[in-house]
Order: sequence, then structure tokens, then C-alpha cells
Amino acid sequence: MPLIETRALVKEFRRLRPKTGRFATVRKLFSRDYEAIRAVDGIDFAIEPGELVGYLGPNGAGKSTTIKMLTGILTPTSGDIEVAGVVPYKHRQRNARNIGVVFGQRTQLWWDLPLIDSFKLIGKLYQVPKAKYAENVERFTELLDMSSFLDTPVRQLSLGQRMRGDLAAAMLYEPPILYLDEPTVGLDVIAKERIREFIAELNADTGTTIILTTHDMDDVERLCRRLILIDHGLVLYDGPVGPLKEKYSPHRELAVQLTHPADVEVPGAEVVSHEGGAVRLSFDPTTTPVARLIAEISARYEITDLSVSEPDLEDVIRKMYAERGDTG
Ligand SMILES: Nc1ncnc2c1ncn2[C@@H]1O[C@H](COP(=O)(O)OP(=O)(O)OP(=O)(O)O)[C@@H](O)[C@H]1O
Repeated sequence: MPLIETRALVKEFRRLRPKTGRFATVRKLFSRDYEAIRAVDGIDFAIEPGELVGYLGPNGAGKSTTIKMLTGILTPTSGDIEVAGVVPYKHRQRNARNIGVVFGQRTQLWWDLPLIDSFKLIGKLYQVPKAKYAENVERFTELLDMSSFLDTPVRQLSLGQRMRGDLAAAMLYEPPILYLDEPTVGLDVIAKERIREFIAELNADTGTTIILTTHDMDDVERLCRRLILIDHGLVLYDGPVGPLKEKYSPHRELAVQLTHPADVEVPGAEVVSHEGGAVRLSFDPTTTPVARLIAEISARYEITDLSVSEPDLEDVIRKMYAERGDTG
């Protein structure tokens, strides 16, 4: 049975219709002329326990609005939504116990308090039993390497330290579900990797169901087995990463380094670039298996190095949106 499910989910916002021309500002003041924006326009998905799903889309696609409905902050205009057997907007408090939420752009922690005091407050708010609380703080402190800054006020933490604190805070009461909104935004490469490692471990070890919203394709490549791609409030793709790459970017590239420069000709592959002994070939793995291609090349030329590159996910997604007439 799905842990998270939405059916024909719609969220409409009303905003004042923009006015132009003379006295526009004055007219706006007295106007009752609203227009409706469908931020979410009939979204269906079902997420099973233990899944780690990337929820992606261009700016304004409706991602945050969906997450806000899942957390119970927003009430849908129509449609159904259920999270761990709870309708979030009807039972916000019950829903809150089942979910952890981390926003990359803002903290859930108390700005002026030492990090450990935020943890204590969250432990109290969620009535985490004493022993469990102590065990979890110890575990997360070790996993996220936080011991050197537990007593530092949150306002003095670096972005990477704060993010680790936010992740620990969201998981202190062991919710079965975690929503992550841009958890690696603004972090350096090492800090990003540390966060990704924690997310992957959390999902693998405790089976936490995770919905991840991000614009960072390295987050997606590293973490998500399933993607839900949305645009204009609609689901465009729901499935694994592999078939998406095959459909929108079927070609792979093989880079070979020849001992002696030569004009390369191999059946089933096209030379993309050729610089001295460095040759790049493009091929379709469904018609030319990579093993056969490598065998053919090694039989004809002397090679010192070779590598096959996967298509770039960002490129694949851009192509998909472009094909559907959306520039993102
Ligand atoms: N409170 C609101 N009132 C009016 N319009 C809103 C409101 N919140 C969101 N919108 C509009 O709904 C649409 C979807 O916004 P949403 O924030 O869900 O997109 P998003 O996919 O999260 O984008 P981003 O990647 O930029 O965060 C946008 O057109 C946005 O302007």
C-alpha cells in the first residue's frame, strides 16, 4: 500500500489581475478583478514505503506547492491527498509527527540558541522519550560529525553545519517520511557529498521514505532511483532514470586514447572529435553493444586508455522539456 498518495490534486491561487494604463495603481486599489493560477493542476502519484523519489521541475512548476500540501500547510482546491493514512490539511499535528521537513533556503532551528538547545526543544515538542532522544542525538552527532559545533548558536554556523543540524533536527523524532527541499543548495562539493551520503544511508538503513526536490542533477544521479518530473502543475514523467536517458539521449560516448594517431573507422560508431591520439566516438548501445565496439577498436588500433560516458541527466531533462514545447 502506498505511504504517500495524491489523486487529481489541484491547488489554485488567486491573484489580482495585473492592470496597465493610466491610473492603474488607483484602479488596482479598488479592483476585485482576480485571476486564478493553477500551481498544481491534477497531480497523481503513489509512493511506497522506503522509496527515495526526486520531485523535479523548472522554476514555478508547482513543486513547493505540492510539498506544502503534503505537509498540511496548504489546503488543496480539489483532489485527494493522504500521507501515512492521514489527510494532512485536516490533521496537521498528526501529520507533523510522521514527517520531517528540511528547506535548504531557511532553517527550522532557533537562530539565537546553541544547536543542542534546538534539539532539546524539538525533543520536548515531539515528546521523544529521554533514552531515545539521547540515543538519536549521539547517533546523528557521530553520523553528521557535529560534535565540534553542538554548543554554537545556529546564527554562527556555516551553511553546511547548519544544514547538518537541520537534517538531524528533522529526524530526531524518527518520522517515517522526510521531505527535502534543495538540501545541498549553496554548499561546496565536500559538504554536498556529506549530505548526500547521510541521505542515502538514512534511506538504506532505516527505510525512511524521502521526497527530494532539487535543481542539482548530481543529487539526483547519486540518490534517486525514481523521478517525478512536473511542469505547469502536471506530471510529465514518473519512473526510473534509465529509460528517460534512453528515450531522450540514446547515444553514449566512447573516448579512446590511441598509441599512434590514426583515422579511426569502426562500424556502428561515429567519430565526434579527433585530436592527435584522442578520439571520441558516439554510438547507440542498443544497436552497438559497448563490448563489441571496444573489441572492434582494440582489434584495429593500439589503445592506451578508454572510457564510456553516460549521458548528462541535466541535458536529458532539458531535451524532454524542449520536446514538449517548454523551455523551462
Ligand atoms: N501564495 C501564492 N499566491 C499566488 N501564487 C502562488 C503562490 N505560491 C505559488 N504561486 C505560484 O504558483 C506557481 C507554482 O509555484 P511553486 O512555488 O509551487 O513552484 P516551484 O516548482 O516550487 O518553483 P521553484 O523551483 O522556483 O521553487 C508559480 O506560478 C507561483 O508564482
